[in-house]
Amino acid sequence: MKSYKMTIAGCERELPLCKVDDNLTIAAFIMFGDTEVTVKSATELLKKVSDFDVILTAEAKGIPLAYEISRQSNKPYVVARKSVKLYMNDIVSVNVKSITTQKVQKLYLDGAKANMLKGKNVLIVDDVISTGESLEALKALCKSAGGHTACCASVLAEGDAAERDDIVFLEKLPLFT
Ligand SMILES: O=P(O)(O)OC[C@H]1O[C@H](OP(=O)(O)OP(=O)(O)O)[C@H](O)[C@@H]1O
Ligand SMILES: Nc1ncnc2[nH]cnc12
Repeated sequence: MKSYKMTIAGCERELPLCKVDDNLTIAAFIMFGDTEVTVKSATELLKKVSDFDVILTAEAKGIPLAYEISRQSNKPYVVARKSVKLYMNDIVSVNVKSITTQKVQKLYLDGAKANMLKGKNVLIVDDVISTGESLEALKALCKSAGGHTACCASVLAEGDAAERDDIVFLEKLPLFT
């Protein structure tokens, strides 16, 4: 399998190339199981982000990063879910479609979790920002919950996202056409 070699938070990694459609291939960045990259990325991102009270991410691949940023900063984190669980009440929701997702999905926050964002400065984190759709959904969710987006951060900024100046990230990741 072809791959793309890069350094992430000081760690050399080979990202497998993965076809999205006939015109687009991505280098898949899967941080699950990579504790070294997760811990070092959290440390590096914390040096770059502005002040915040609480961390917000989306299920699934953003979760280890949010956990580790929470552990290192001693601030709480909230996970927006992609399905409703029976233990969730007073749900806040928004639509989302990412570069890797075939159909439109939803993000859901339980009312108690939404309350953790209310009136707070929120750091939104994800492993990758590409089209920015997932980030927009998280921002909308944060707003619906009464939070203020203080800063948006990701380990990698893919494609056009690498030119954005409203996000904090560690490395650029190209798209392959
Ligand atoms: O900027 P975008 O185009 O929205 O792409 C970025 C999003 O895509 C990935 O999640 P994915 O939708 O693959 O879901 P997963 O984390 O559940 O695997 C990634 O973790 C980001 O959340
Ligand atoms: N390169 C990538 N790897 C994994 N998930 C992604 N979501 C968007 N771009 C991605």
